[in-house]
Amino acid sequence: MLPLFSGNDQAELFGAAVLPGFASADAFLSVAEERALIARIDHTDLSPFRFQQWTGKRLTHSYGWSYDFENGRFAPADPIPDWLLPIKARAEAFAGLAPGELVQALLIRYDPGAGIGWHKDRPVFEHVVGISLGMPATMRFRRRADGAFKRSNASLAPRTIYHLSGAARHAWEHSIVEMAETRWSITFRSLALK
Ligand SMILES: O=C(O)CCC(=O)C(=O)O
Ligand SMILES: [Fe+2]
Repeated sequence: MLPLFSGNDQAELFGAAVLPGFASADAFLSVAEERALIARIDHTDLSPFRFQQWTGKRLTHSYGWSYDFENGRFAPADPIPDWLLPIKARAEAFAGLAPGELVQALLIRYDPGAGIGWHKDRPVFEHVVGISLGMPATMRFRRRADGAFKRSNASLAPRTIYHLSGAARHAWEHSIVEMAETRWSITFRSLALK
């Protein structure tokens, strides 16, 4: 696993914008693991993301707690399945969290043309640790400052893991640009209140 960037290192390595609280590493999964996880997600009963009258192209399934960043629903959900537990343990280690801290998992399939709009994750959650599968994606970040938006982008190559905490988690909004081919993600979250 190659550490790609974390905090100020990103600017030094790539000359890109810095986002405090964003850390990522590529090659978190092997190609075989990626393929197996995609098959698991595709065999899960995914539901179209819905908001009022609008049905998105994004398909999701929540474990641990149900999560919906737009309608604010927060409720217990089915337990995180066994096949996700080793990945969750590795995600906790990557993020420097204690075993068991990540209590929520969200599977998403973004079919062609699907993305996710500007948002911050629900405040009931604290740490967000995501794994990107399939099509390379750009996670965009923005934060209002002095009447304008400051912006930053992070490239998510397939098999990359990322961690949102601190400012990247609480002060910046994020979104994912619509992609031409399918992308899958697995995001794990800890609870803000223990
Ligand atoms: O697909 C991703 O990597 C991010 C998804 C996301 O931002 C969310 O579900 O809150
Ligand atoms: Fe999010």
